[in-house]
Amino acid sequence: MSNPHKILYTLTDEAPALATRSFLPIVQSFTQPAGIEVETRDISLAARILAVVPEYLSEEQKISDTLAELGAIAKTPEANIIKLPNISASLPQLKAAIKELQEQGYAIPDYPDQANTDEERDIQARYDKVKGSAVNPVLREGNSDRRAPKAVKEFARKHPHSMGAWSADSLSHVASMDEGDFFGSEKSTTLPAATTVKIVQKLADGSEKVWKSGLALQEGEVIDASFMSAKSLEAFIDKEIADAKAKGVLFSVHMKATMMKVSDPVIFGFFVKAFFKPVFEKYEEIFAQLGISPSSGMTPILDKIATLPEAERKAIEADIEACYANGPDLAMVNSHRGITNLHMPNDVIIDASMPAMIRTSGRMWNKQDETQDTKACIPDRSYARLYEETINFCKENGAFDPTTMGSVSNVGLMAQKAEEYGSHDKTFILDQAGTMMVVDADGNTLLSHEVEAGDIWRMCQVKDAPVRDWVKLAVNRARATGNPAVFWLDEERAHDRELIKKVNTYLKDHDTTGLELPIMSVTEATRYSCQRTKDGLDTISVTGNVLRDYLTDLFPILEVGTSAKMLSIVPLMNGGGLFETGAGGSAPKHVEQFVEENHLRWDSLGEFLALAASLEHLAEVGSNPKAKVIAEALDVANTHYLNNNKGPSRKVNEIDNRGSHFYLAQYWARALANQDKDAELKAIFTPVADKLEAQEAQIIKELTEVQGKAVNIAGYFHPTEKLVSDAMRPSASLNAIIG
Ligand SMILES: NC(=O)C1=CN([C@@H]2O[C@H](COP(=O)(O)OP(=O)(O)OC[C@H]3O[C@@H](n4cnc5c(N)ncnc54)[C@H](OP(=O)(O)O)[C@@H]3O)[C@@H](O)[C@H]2O)C=CC1
Ligand SMILES: O=C(O)CCC(=O)C(=O)O
Ligand SMILES: [Mg+2]
Repeated sequence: MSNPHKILYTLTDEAPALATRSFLPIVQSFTQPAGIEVETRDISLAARILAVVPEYLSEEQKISDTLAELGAIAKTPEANIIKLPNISASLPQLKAAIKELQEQGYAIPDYPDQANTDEERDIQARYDKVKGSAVNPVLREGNSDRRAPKAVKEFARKHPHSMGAWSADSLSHVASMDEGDFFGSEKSTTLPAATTVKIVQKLADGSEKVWKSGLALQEGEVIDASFMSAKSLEAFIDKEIADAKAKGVLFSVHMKATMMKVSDPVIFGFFVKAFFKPVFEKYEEIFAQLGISPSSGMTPILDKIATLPEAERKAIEADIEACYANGPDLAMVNSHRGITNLHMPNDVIIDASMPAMIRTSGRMWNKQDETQDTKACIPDRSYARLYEETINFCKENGAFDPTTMGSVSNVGLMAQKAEEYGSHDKTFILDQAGTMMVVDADGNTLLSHEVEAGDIWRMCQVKDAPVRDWVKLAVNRARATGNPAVFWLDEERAHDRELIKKVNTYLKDHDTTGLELPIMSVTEATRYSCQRTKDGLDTISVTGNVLRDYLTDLFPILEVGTSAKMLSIVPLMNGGGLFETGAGGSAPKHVEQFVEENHLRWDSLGEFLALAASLEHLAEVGSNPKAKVIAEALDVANTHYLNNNKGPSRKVNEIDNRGSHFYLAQYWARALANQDKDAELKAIFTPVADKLEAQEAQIIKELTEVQGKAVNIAGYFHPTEKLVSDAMRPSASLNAIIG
């Protein structure tokens, strides 16, 4: 791709993908007069699955690996990519998507639970590449700048979302381990020169097991290794289960099993196994025969049990019921359907689940469909303290007030698979005790740990160039806003100590006079940011990759009700731009509602903001003045959209996502008609604006009268294009104007 007037627009999954079918035709028609090409790239879970098993497909079914192509483009200066949220599939989701494709006539293989042959191992490895967070790390060739735009903040002040009250006697709390976690075992070093390392384990018999070799590292790269002790984790979970029962609070666990696709499903599995311990002990043999693993949660376990003869099935189910009766009450994901916190690892994703809990007075839902104080287990101390301290702050100060609170924006170290989020290929579930070592090309041991069977060991990396770029971005944001930019780095953590050295060095490359750039631990930084936010002041958080993820849901959800309204820019390190749409996910609940009642409550504001930023970037890089005018008009339209409160309603028979796109188009056209910088655009868009205004009542009628009944799109992961497109564009009047 060398056309600087091209935008690559990703097609993803679930609610955002539905919304795209309605919004993209508007985008294409509004940008075309500026010579901008908007091309789509399908990176949906279904497309990514099909791309890895081409030999099972007919010629017509074959598709290319668009994600790899986009990843390569992200490294070029011309890159201008709009990235919508996509499914980061847990194993049960991956299997469900494979099943759906098979039912649609794609003769692809099942995911092999137990890979015994070379062929099965090959298929498993290919599918595993699609599993978990497989898209974002490929495209994120830059660090991230996420913030709530001023208009969004003002909207929230005028139309505050609900906030549950907090009281000092709330029993809700975060529980994490005292020892034996990643935090406790972390070791880190900065490489003085480039080298190639291997990861080996010295075993009791003196032999060496090679876990990975040939890993090339750069000069200045920070590497760290740590492990989670299986014994310590088990002891921790048992203690917390008993404590939740004694205190009468709901028991919950919050992990990132999607993003941390190797470690976190296993940790989640420890919880499932501990809660249902008698069942796993009693039926060990049957479960082994059924290929049951606790890591995918109770839903797939129950599905497998359902295949047993009735008497056997009933006996197991009764024992499961006994575990529920004897244990503490579990936090529910869906109390109507009996779905608990332990059913699916992708149902409780920490970055979204903890803010939702904090916003709901620190409570989660119990089986009576009421909210109740909750114990939130977050085993590793590294990041649990963010939530612990926020909860402490709310207990002391009451809930935040969206009408007066300030804002916490984020500059996140993310480029080139930074830190934990790039560790999957270096995370190992150890089958034997021994000494895990990272050994360089000269045979020097850089990092080592004594481990036991069952422990989870991992190595993380962060390269020097991304760290430099991150420090620069932080200084730029501090300068642009005048706000303090806090580096969330903890002297107590080995990795952070290495980063602190780098930060202190690279800050000297910049003029920092008059800027406030403190370095604080997670607890201190949380307290400092909460206090300033409460006082109505704005603060920049400058964080590593995990805290970037967590903070850009936490504060947006408290401040503006959702992270969907965030501006989320990734200035790519080679000069291109990646524009993410909001900071949150793909809202599976919204698809359920859409299919049941043809109402899509997804708010595309994040996409509108991303598009404006993308057009501005394009205007600058491609010296395209028309694009600049179109971008400025979109900014105006976005402000009108917020001021006039035209976001989708949550309720059927009211304006939904499609109606919100109509209003955006109307305001965008009017802004182009009103401007005087470009006469040609004015001439083109004046009649468009006139028609969109004149036909408003008719269009809204056409968009709402289809609602209230089920809609068939023939697939969840891979719906039929024509059906989705028709369902998302039901207004003939609007289509005629846009067309
Ligand atoms: N960038 C990416 O690609 C990301 C992808 N994901 C993926 O998304 C999926 C779901 O993740 P989950 O953690 O459950 O979080 P989601 O953000 O998808 O859902 C949480 C809730 O947030 C609200 N919400 C989110 N976005 C919008 C929006 N645009 N408009 C209105 N409401 C919105 C909805 O709540 P309500 O309707 O109650 O208001 C929604 O149910 C997973 O597969 C995950 O891997 C997650 C994060 C980022
Ligand atoms: O890639 C993912 O799975 C989630 C990404 C995410 O949550 C984020 O970037 O905030
Ligand atoms: Mg996130």
